Amino acid sequence: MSAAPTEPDPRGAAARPLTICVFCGARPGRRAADTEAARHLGLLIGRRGHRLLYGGGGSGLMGEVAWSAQRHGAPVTGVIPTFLVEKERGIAAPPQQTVVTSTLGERKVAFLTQADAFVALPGGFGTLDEVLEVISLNQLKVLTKPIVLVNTDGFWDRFLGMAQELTDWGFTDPDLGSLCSVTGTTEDALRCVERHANHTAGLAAVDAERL
Ligand SMILES: C/C(=C\CNc1ncnc2c1ncn2[C@@H]1O[C@H](COP(=O)(O)O)[C@@H](O)[C@H]1O)CO
Repeated sequence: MSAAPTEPDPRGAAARPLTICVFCGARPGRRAADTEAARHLGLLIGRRGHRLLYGGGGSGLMGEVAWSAQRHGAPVTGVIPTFLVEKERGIAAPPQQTVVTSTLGERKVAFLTQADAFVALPGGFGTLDEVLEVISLNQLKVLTKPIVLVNTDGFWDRFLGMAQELTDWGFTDPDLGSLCSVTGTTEDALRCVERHANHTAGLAAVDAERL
């Protein structure tokens, strides 16, 4: 993830609007801090002039991020497979550009190709799957895009412990930090992706033929 630096924006913001793909629970979870983080992430995406790319639904933390981003002025693009449209019926999602895909695989390809960066909040297996997809593709260099885990209430600590175990067992290199970043707050997560975008202008990439 190292690249020639470009002139940083004096406000610390990205020099251009970014498409930020957010992964998080389709359920709300039990902790108020997660809902807060989801709303605040949406607010920052909107206020800082970025676009939200996400799973297209109105449920859970996903819905919180999307409603908040939309209310704070972000263009919102939801990518949702046909079979989940049925599940989401009756759960209001914010006004958005909706892309309906035939399969989950097609949805992932849309996320991977359209996003400039990924931010993950707490979630379930779907969230873990999406996070691992990005990390493992970054490892293979099929993808060179930043992913930031927002460690609300230490949610990702056990995941990071598992990553350390993989290294200890000799199955991964010890530098998870080059594949993924971890922050304590949504502000730091946004700063992290914006800094990365400024320093790697035009270099974030995906080898779409290898997905
Ligand atoms: C929970 C309900 C419907 C599920 N609807 C979904 N709509 C859109 N996208 C979804 C849905 N469920 C999962 N996803 C994707 O996976 C991630 C969240 O999964 P998790 O297991 O909750 O972590 C999310 O980022 C989506 O991309 C209403 O009954």
